[in-house]
Amino acid sequence: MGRLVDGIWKDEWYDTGSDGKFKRSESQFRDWITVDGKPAEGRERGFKAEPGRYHLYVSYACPWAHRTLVYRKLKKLEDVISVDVVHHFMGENGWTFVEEDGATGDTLYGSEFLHQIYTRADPTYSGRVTVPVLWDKKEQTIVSNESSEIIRMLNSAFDAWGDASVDLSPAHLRREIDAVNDRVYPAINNGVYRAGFATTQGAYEEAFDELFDALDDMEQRLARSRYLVGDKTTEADWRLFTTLIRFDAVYYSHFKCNLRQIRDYPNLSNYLRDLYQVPGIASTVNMLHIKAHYYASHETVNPTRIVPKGPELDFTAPHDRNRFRKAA
Ligand SMILES: N[C@@H](CCC(=O)N[C@@H](CS)C(=O)NCC(=O)O)C(=O)O
Repeated sequence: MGRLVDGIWKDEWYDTGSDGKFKRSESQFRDWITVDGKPAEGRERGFKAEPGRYHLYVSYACPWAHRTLVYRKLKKLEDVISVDVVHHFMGENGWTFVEEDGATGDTLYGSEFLHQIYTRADPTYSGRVTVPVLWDKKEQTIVSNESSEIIRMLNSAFDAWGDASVDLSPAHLRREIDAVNDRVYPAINNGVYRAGFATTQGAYEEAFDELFDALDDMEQRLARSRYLVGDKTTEADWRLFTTLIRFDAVYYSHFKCNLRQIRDYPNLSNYLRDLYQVPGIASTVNMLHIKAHYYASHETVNPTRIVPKGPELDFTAPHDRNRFRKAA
């Protein structure tokens, strides 16, 4: 675990500061792929959507990278955007391209470490080296390392080649999707990290309380409708999904989010199975990478690096979400 400083790799753990709170850094590559290739508003560099031009570097372990795999699958972009998967262990060199357990290596450049992809884009980059990375093979640079923006690009920019009938953030629902995301991101998606990486009791408890308040809200929301917004899955669902699927196996114990497991919530647990059973989604979930990554990589949280064997989870079991009226 570390970061780049002026293009040089430094091995260091997150600094939580005197308040013990984990603060996620802002992603730095924030360009957009657009249909016409014109830069997005306020940006200088433009990137045109083209089949075969772009590449994703992801980890199966990472909930943010997982969003991009879900979109690539649902939008049928597998032949349009290629993918490499990093190794699940993130140690002193950060993410690596060791080829094991289904990690692909760097098929573009044969790099050893993900930080070499960042310095290939910017030799003087300073900051964290995170997944996902959306890479432009033509300009040999990073378009974006911000998953929330990458998924919005995948939702619409490649519709000439992907499945244009799938729209996961329709304009008429955008405001409500954003409102749900604004609740889910700080309290749940990032909330589990805020609990798990806290270094004071107070910071941990604050994150813990906010997390379970927000899960209670989602549980109630899902008592009224099959999905979080509207009558089809949307971005709001898939952003919650990648945290829920990791919760009982990892966040409950490793990050001490142990008031309840997802399987204790009738609506959330059925909803989670419903989403998991959407065709193609199961292939984006890799529990080996998820468990091995968190328990083995976060030495300050789990110094023995022992990966627990349990729990038994069966996301293929039947769910009751068909009780809501189907979308027309
Ligand atoms: N805001 C980023 C966050 C990505 C992120 O933090 N990824 C984690 C893995 S789950 C990572 O690569 N961390 C490495 C590090 O912080 O050094 C996004 O959503 O794309």
